[in-house]
Amino acid sequence: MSFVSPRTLLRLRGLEKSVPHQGGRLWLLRQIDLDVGEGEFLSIVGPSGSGKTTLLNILGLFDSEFRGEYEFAGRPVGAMKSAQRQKLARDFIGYVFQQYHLLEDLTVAENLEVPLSYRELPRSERKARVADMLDRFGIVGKKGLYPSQLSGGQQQLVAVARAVIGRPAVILADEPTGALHSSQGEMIMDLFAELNAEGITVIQVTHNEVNARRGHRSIELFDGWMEAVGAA
Ligand SMILES: Nc1ncnc2c1ncn2[C@@H]1O[C@H](COP(=O)(O)OP(=O)(O)OP(=O)(O)O)[C@@H](O)[C@H]1O
Repeated sequence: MSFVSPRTLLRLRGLEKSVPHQGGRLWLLRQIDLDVGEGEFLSIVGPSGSGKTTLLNILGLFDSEFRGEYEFAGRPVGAMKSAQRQKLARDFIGYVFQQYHLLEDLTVAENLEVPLSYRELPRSERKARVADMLDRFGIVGKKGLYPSQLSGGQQQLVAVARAVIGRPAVILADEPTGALHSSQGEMIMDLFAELNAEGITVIQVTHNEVNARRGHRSIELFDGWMEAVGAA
């Protein structure tokens, strides 16, 4: 399905990333030009070690050590101070990892509340949003359980709920179904499609061709170069 967005949410121009290596530089990303539209669902594919996670970490504002231009909603990221970047990430980005990354000593409900603790929301509003998420994701019965008491699929559901509870503009997901059985993976992909249909921009890294095709478009990385762009 092709996609035309009225507005660019993420814009990269000549983005490059290198790290010191054996007295020289090792290039992880080379001259990446990319526009991601508001409401788009983009898949990033490519072989192991091609730079997918490196790119996602830059897009997610975790990594600011790059050259070139990155604009997030029209704001140049390179010029920002670390606190500004963190605030932008907290306000606009939800991140989903392959290995869930839930806090093991917090219950499901407490994990969901973590992103809201950064907001100035009344306690009643926080509780209401957690209750909504538990309901929407069908995990009300799990709210008092700890992550270790859940299946992988259930943990990833909680991780996606945690990523969207702050109502982010964009979800970044790094191999979100990599650790799941196929039916659980499909459920997570259905959820991304549903959230995308509601207007959330989704960017996923995936090795799975079927999952990649759930996006509007795929970009492919090889040794840090963006070699192909195509409709999914
Ligand atoms: N800080 C670093 N120092 C040195 N090399 C690094 C660093 N970070 C990443 N790399 C290397 O950069 C390359 C790209 O890594 P990256 O994790 O982005 O790949 P990937 O495409 O996500 O791979 P995979 O599909 O296996 O997760 C790899 O060869 C990795 O070893």
